[in-house]
Amino acid sequence: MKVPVMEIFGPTIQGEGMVIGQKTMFVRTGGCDYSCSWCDSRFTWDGSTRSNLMQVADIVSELERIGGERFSHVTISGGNPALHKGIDELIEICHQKGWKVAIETQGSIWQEWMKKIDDVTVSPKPPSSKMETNYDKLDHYMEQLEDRNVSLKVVVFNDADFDYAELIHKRYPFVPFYLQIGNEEVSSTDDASLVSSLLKRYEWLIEKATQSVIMNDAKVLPQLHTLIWGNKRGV
Ligand SMILES: C[S@@+](CC[C@H](N)C(=O)[O-])C[C@H]1O[C@@H](n2cnc3c(N)ncnc32)[C@H](O)[C@@H]1O
Ligand SMILES: Nc1nc2[nH]cc(C(=O)O)c2c(=O)[nH]1
Ligand code: SF4
Ligand SMILES: [Mg+2]
Repeated sequence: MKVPVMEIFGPTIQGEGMVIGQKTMFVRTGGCDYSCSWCDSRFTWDGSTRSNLMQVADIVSELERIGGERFSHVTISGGNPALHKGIDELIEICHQKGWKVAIETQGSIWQEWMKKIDDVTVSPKPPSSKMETNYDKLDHYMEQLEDRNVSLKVVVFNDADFDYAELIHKRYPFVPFYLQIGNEEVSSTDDASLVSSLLKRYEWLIEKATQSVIMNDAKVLPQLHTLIWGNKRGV
């Protein structure tokens, strides 16, 4: 089957969430059913960049061509990778090769192949994104992925987002929960000023989490790759 691909890159480190620091390759698919106001990957859905409709076998060849034998973990992100049926075959081949597979999705579209993923990150969107959470769909996700290696990650830009994050964590109390700082300057090329404002926001979010009883078992993270490479694409 074919999958629309925006970019394949790595090895790099996973900069976010449940396996932060993990050495991994990335496959970024095209298209999204959301359009978050602050999306740092707009080029996957805003029409500015064309995707490459690739056979799964060719995606795997490309991973091996650029990664050689220097990886054993593949992260599928987007856009929303859950739009694409062909991911099922990609997971199968990755597993045959002995690679683990992670996914980043917002939890709006269910696919049965989601159950085969080794690390699932579901990232529902807070009010600042201007997107509306469909709780029926999110409940279905969490029910289906019960007993699997799943986590929730909410990006926080302001107090209303933090309240939303508390609501999500309370709704699914047994799912490992991650708070992530929001990057407000996704087109900045001034790395020094970007990093300094991101670190200030990180301190702010840590302070919010330490004051919240609901967040007693939450993990508070920055986007590590942004601290290292700024807004550079393909890292
Ligand atoms: C680009 S999205 C792709 C996967 C999927 N569409 C999703 O949103 O989960 C990957 C991750 O980046 C996060 N993200 C996007 N823009 C961001 C920003 N400006 N600051 C911080 N995190 C951001 C998303 O919330 C998501 O967790
Ligand atoms: N290093 C690195 N880590 C990431 N974690 C999530 C990413 C994404 O865009 O989905 C991402 C990314 O683009 N790069
Ligand atoms: S759901 Fe993810 S890829 Fe889609 S617009 Fe939001 S952050 Fe961007
Ligand atoms: Mg990203």
